[in-house]
Amino acid sequence: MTADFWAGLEPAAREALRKRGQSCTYARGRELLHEGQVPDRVLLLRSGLVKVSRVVLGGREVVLAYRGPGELVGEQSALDGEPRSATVAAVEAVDAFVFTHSAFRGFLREHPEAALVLLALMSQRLREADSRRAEFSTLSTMGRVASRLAELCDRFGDEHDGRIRISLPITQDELAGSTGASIESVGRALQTMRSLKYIETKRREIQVLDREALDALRNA
Ligand SMILES: Nc1ncnc2c1ncn2[C@@H]1O[C@@H]2COP(=O)(O)O[C@H]2[C@H]1O
Repeated sequence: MTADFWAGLEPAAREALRKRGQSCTYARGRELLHEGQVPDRVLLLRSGLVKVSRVVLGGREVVLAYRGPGELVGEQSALDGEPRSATVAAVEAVDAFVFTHSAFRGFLREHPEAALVLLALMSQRLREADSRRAEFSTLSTMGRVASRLAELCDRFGDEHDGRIRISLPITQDELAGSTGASIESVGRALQTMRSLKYIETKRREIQVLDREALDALRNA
């Protein structure tokens, strides 16, 4: 699901926000924000895609989300003043508006309707986190992998000749990191899905051949 802050703003609010920011570009692979760092800015993505992740005990990367055009990153620290909750890195070249905390907070004070948009997005994220927590305690690894692939299809899928190509260069490690399962068990789940002809995989590419089968697995 996208959390498009920009789309939720009225034209006047967009203009007011744009005036407070500076344009910035980030090459693919570059970190925009780093977990634990003392925060100083908020970014509104204009184009490109970023990966939001955390490093957990044992050094493993857990992917929390992907964010794209119209979405904010760094807003949590601007709201609560705490260090960065996650690392945000460019999966592809990114164009963004960058705001200081005081500029962003000043904007929210002057545009309460924008603050409501942000609250709605934070509420949506809480719902997603709750769903994932429930999923982690009820679904098998196969169900969780199917659920994540179905989400990726909905957000990044390009449909062609009855198959859906997920246009996101995701590795098996990253997929495992977003399901809370080990790389080995995610590898086994993918192998089973391949042999059932639900999916086809290449290096950093997944194609879904049977989208309905994924839904059946996630609801099993
Ligand atoms: N679960 C999540 N889903 C989407 N974005 C997130 C999630 N957790 C953290 N982020 C983003 O990653 C940013 C890291 O810096 P902040 O904590 O300032 O703000 C955070 C959010 O913008």
